[in-house]
Amino acid sequence: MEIISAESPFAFPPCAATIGCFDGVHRGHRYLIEQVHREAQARGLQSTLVTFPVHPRQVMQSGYCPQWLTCLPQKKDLLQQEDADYCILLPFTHELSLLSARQFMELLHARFNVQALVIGYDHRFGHNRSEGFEDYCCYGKELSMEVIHAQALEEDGLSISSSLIRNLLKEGDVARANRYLGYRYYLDGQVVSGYQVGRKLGFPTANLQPSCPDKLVPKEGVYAVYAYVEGKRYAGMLNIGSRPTIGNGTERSIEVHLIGFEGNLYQHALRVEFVQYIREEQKFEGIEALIAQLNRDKEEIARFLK
Ligand SMILES: Cc1cc2nc3c(=O)[nH]c(=O)nc-3n(C[C@H](O)[C@H](O)[C@H](O)COP(=O)(O)O)c2cc1C
Ligand SMILES: Nc1ncnc2c1ncn2[C@@H]1O[C@H](COP(=O)(O)OP(=O)(O)O)[C@@H](O)[C@H]1O
Repeated sequence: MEIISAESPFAFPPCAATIGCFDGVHRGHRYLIEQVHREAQARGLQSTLVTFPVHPRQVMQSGYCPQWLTCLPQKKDLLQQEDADYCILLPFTHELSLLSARQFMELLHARFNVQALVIGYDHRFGHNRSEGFEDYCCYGKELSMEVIHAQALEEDGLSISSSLIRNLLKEGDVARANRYLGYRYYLDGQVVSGYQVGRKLGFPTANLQPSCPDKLVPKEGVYAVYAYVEGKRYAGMLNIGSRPTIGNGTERSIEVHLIGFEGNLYQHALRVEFVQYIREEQKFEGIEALIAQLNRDKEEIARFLK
């Protein structure tokens, strides 16, 4: 797949396209992308995804505090693995937000050579998102653009969606979120120094500073994770919380003990992939009780990790 900025002078070949934010690039998105690719091939067209580098809500609502499943570099990485020919990055501007659905379809037709538009099962676009699929079909006829309704991917009686996955992560249910994502939810970042208490507990922890501040951090608590350092994978025990037993304030930290690792990780790039929620963070009577619990956690966590 080729990722192209909408401002590029590239002459787009005739295509079948879909529009979306694709936050998380979950299995529902991938199912939609497959449909676009199939419809494109059936018509001798290229397949194209039109997405916004900055989420429309961030442009429309000032002060909006996002909690994304993917930031742009991660979204690009995930989209790149899909079977589509082009991904167009279209900056969502105030002017764009004022276009009616018809005007937006005209723009897709004129600028990106969209001959067939595949509409996600619940997708709405255009000023105030006030129109629906029937309206898009009417405008399509006027513009000689075929409009195709895509099927939703359902599981457990629910349509897989970014907001469903966000809610699961906020509840700590990373295992179910992973099932809907089709990969393990992850955080990327750098290892920064902490209070240097971990090593005294026998569990040194790498404190992760996420590289994408707008990315959703799952519910506070203890998790079984995989941690990646310089391409090598380690089983990890991770805590998100304020470490009440040590009493170093209320600031939230994300810290992981890499089982079987010895050495220095400061300033290293680190990825953690969430596998299973284990328990809530607790305030223990003292350090000995915390260490005893960490040893029990290690045993339990090992059951979830190969
Ligand atoms: C798997 C895991 C579980 C933890 N659970 C708790 C907990 O329940 N309560 C708590 O106060 N601290 C908990 N901690 C945090 C330790 O107190 C923490 O590792 C210690 O404060 C070291 O911090 P430092 O890296 O800044 O030195 C946990 C840490 C890990 C790695
Ligand atoms: N198995 C390990 N897991 C995580 N970090 C480790 C491990 N072994 C050594 N380290 C190193 O020790 C540091 C953590 O020690 P710790 O006493 O918790 O200090 P800090 O409070 O600065 O995180 C990590 O940042 C890393 O450089």
